Amino acid sequence: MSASSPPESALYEAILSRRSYSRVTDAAPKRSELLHLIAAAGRIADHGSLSPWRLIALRGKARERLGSALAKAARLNGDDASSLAAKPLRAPLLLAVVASYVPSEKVPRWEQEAVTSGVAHMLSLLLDDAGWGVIWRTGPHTRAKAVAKMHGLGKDEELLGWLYVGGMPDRTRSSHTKKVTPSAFLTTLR
Ligand SMILES: Cc1cc2nc3c(=O)[nH]c(=O)nc-3n(C[C@H](O)[C@H](O)[C@H](O)COP(=O)(O)O)c2cc1C
Repeated sequence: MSASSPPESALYEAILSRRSYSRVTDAAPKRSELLHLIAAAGRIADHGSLSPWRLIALRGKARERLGSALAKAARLNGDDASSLAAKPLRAPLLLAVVASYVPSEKVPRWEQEAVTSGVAHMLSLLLDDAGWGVIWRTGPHTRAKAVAKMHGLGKDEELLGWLYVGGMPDRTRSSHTKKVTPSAFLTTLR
């Protein structure tokens, strides 16, 4: 590849074909596979090398406890509460994405949040490339007290949502991927 020819690397193709999967199957990556992928995702550019992030895996009953915390945060009862509480059960594995801010005069919190977000995007891509279905989900209660408490977050920690991870459903991945018109996103200051 030269500067003038179109890039065709495996990385370029993996990024171009990635997509979110709102429905996934019950299969999920094991801890050992997650650690392997996190070792790569954690290589994100990180101002000051603060590593201001961590991930929390929620499987099985932990997803139910998250559902209860969401319903509590929303102050819902009855069927509405049950329906919200069931949302974390849509995937066998949730990875809570946590910005774990490090005191720094040089690197403000927004930069540390950008690093955490970068890790989540990188990990999503790596999981997709490894054949797992992933979607990053948030919602109005992502930063509610009950939800932070359920995850055991510290006072300098904030959730950026969850990567819902499961088996990739059996269908052509190309059917969904959105096209990007690059020229619409690049201007030049003169
Ligand atoms: C920070 C963030 C939060 C998101 N929250 C949600 C969400 O709450 N619900 C949802 O369905 N998708 C959520 N998404 C996924 C986007 O909807 C999805 O990436 C978008 O529709 C584009 O689809 P694609 O990833 O397949 O290209 C989120 C993505 C990001 C990056």
